[in-house]
Amino acid sequence: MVKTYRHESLLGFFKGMSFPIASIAVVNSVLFGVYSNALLALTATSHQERRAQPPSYTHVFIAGCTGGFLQAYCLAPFDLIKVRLQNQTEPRAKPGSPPPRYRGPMHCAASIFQAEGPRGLFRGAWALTLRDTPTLGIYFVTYEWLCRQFTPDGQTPSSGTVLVAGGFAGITSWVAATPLDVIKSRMQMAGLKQRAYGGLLDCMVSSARQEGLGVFFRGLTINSARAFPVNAVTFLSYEHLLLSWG
Ligand SMILES: CN(C)C(=N)NCCC[C@H](N)C(=O)O
Repeated sequence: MVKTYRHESLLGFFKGMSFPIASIAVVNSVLFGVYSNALLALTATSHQERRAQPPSYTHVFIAGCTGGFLQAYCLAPFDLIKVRLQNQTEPRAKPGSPPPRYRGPMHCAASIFQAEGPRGLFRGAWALTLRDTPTLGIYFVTYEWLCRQFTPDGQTPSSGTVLVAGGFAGITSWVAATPLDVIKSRMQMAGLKQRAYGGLLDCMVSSARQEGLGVFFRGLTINSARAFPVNAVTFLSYEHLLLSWG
């Protein structure tokens, strides 16, 4: 934090923010929409009926994995641009200093498209899919399990329970996702700041060889600290929207 502040001022902390904000509504709609509909198809019960007849954890896991798989493809281009912009750590422009490689998210998207075509925008998408498919299954199972522990049978969980269960679901899923998150980000930067890799496995093996197994847990603390409030609010909004519109 101190280094980022010294090097890039407060603005450094907000780098690459516009694209995640623009994309979060779309990505979360796909995730929660696919999850709800997959659960509906698997259990043939509506959200309200599910309080009296809770779905099995296997069904929750399969529905979560399906949502995770599909959201990964919507997220891939936005996530690539975010990672590229966040890794551009040149200090604030001084007169005479070379211009940054990317001038903003649209310029970043256009440069990748020009250099590599549409496929370039999906660089790292395979690692992102591997990260999100199982971890979103874990996410929804943790949420359901915690809600059921603290809610009497047949009742709707309180807002407090939803906040705590959502927060811990976020932390649990990020703990499981961090190793592949590290690899995904390296694949997205491959050939720029990172060396080019022969593939996902090569990236994993050479990262572990050069930096030790600890490399797979880089960013775990900050990911978890972020995950609690973000996912507490996400689940509270989801439950409230389903109650008022469902
Ligand atoms: C890759 N993982 C662990 C997840 N996508 N987990 C679910 C949380 C999603 C939420 N938008 C967030 O960014 O925390």
